[in-house]
Formats: sequence, structure tokens, C-alpha cells
Amino acid sequence: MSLFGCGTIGTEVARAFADGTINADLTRIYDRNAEKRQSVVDEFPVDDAPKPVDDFTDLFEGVDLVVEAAGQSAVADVAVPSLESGCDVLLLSAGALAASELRQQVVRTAEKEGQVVHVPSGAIAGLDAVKAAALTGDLETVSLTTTKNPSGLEGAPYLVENDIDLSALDSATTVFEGPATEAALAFPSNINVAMALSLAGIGPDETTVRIVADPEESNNVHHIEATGGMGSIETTVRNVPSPTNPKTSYLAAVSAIEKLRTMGATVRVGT
Ligand SMILES: NC(=O)C1=CN([C@@H]2O[C@H](COP(=O)(O)OP(=O)(O)OC[C@H]3O[C@@H](n4cnc5c(N)ncnc54)[C@H](O)[C@@H]3O)[C@@H](O)[C@H]2O)C=CC1
Ligand SMILES: O=C([O-])CC(=O)C(=O)O
Repeated sequence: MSLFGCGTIGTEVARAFADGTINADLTRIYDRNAEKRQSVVDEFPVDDAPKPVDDFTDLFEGVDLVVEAAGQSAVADVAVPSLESGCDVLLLSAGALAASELRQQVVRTAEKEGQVVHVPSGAIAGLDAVKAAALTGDLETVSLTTTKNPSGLEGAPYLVENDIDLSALDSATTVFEGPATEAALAFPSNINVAMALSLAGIGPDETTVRIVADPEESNNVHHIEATGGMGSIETTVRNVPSPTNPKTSYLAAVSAIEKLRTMGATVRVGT
């Protein structure tokens, strides 16, 4: 496998290869930051280290899967070329697929090439039930309410463009409400989970998202509500933010690791 992105999630994923949690080889890694590439290489014994490459197209050689843990622009760069090179992809920055043209291009290419696009549950819980409910055809509403400390939302394009200063907040405040399609692009580093939920359920135009900034909240909280003919589903996760990136919940990295681990597992639990 190859890894695109050697930041918070990429480093955890690489460690899981290094310590054998994922029973497969990580052969090539890429990050635009050479120091980050090197720090991932340093996680491995010298004889077993992945090769750092400085052109992401070198990630495809001799591998069957490329893991993206970099950002939405990276998905636009790497998803289609990976699939065309005969590699499956696992996308953490799934919010990039909110752009319908890219989404269609990725799906069409995967179908044409016979490859797979994996989107892990990441920082949320309940995709198994939402997927099953969607299959009944009468899943009616799906909503996600995400609450983060202002430090976990800082710098989002929507806040910058609308001159919203979170440092002045003294209580929980809704800063965004709208469809997942808009949320993923307005908060590209904060709400990739909305696209995973949309793909599992009723699609990004119909999935509604509310983002709350709460100075009293230290966790990244994701609350899902879904209703339909099968009844209703509610899940809440209160994630501990990663020490190296408060926007990213630690669970997101572990979710990707579990997805990669079970690709080779004999027993696979869950929908
Ligand atoms: N699906 C999910 O549940 C979640 C998804 N995410 C997303 O996963 C991605 C990775 O998250 P983190 O590891 O926390 O981010 P990070 O900021 O800690 O690391 C990202 C790394 O990718 C590199 N990078 C970014 N864009 C690049 C590009 N276009 N080309 C080459 N290198 C690039 C950066 O240099 C950095 O080393 C982010 O897009 C984040 O929003 C984060 C949390 C949950
Ligand atoms: O890690 C989280 O809590 C969610 C997140 O940042 C994302 O989906 O982009």
C-alpha cells in the first residue's frame, strides 16, 4: 500500500503498519512536506521503511491501494490517477466528493477500472445502520450536528469569508446550517464526516448539517439523527481531539486503521 499525507492521521496509520496492527506492507509514502515524510520513515526499522517519494504519481507503482490522509485538494489530485493506475483508494478527505463533478468522475473511473473507493466511518458512528436503512428505500431524513471547540474550526473558509470571529464567543453558537454539499466545501478540514454520512444514506444534497462552536466543549462531538420507515437512529460520539491537530478526532485515525486491518482479516464484523 501507499500513503498520501504524513500528518496526524497519516502518522498513526504508518505506525499501525510499522507495529504489525495492519498485516500488509506500506511501501511508498508522499507528503509535500519533506520533513513529515522523513518523520514517517523514522517510525520504521531501516530495513522495513517505506520509500519516500517526491512526486505523488510514484505512489502507484507496485501497490494495490493508496491511502489519502492529506486534504481535499489531494483527493482531486490523486483519486482518479490512482484508480486509473489499478489502485483502490481509501479517502479520509471524503468531503472533496461534495463537488459533484469530481464525485462522478471518481465513481465512473472506479467502475471502468474495476477498482474500489473506500470511505471509512472516520470520526462518526452509525454508518452501518444508516447504510442498512438506506437500502430499504424509505430513509427519509438524515442530519448531523457537529460541535467543536472554536480551536477545532479555526481558519475554515466559511468563517473567514463571512468574517465570523470565534474568539469572541462565550457560549455555544450555531455557525453553519445547510446541506452536506455546502458544509464539506465551507469547512473542508472539519466536516468530511458529513460526506461519509451522505454516501451511506440519502446523498449530500438531502443530508443536513449543523455546526456548533462551543468554547466550553473540549471534545469533537458528532450527533446523527436519521428517520424513516425502519424507525429512527440516533448516535453521538464525543471524540478526543488529536494532540497534533485539534480539528481531527483521534477516532478518525483509528477508524482508517481498522478499515485497513480488516481488509485482510478472516472475520469481518459490522455491515
Ligand atoms: N473522514 C474523517 O472522519 C476525517 C477526515 N479528516 C481529514 O483527513 C485529512 C488528514 O487529516 P490530518 O492528518 O489531521 O491532517 P494534518 O494537517 O495533520 O496532515 C495533513 C498532511 O497532508 C499534507 N498535505 C496536505 N495537502 C496536501 C497536498 N495537496 N499535497 C501533498 N501533501 C499535502 C500536509 O503537509 C500534512 O502533512 C484532512 O483532510 C482532514 O480534514 C480528519 C478527521 C476526520
Ligand atoms: O475528526 C473529526 O471530528 C471530524 C473531522 O474533522 C472531519 O470530518 O473532517
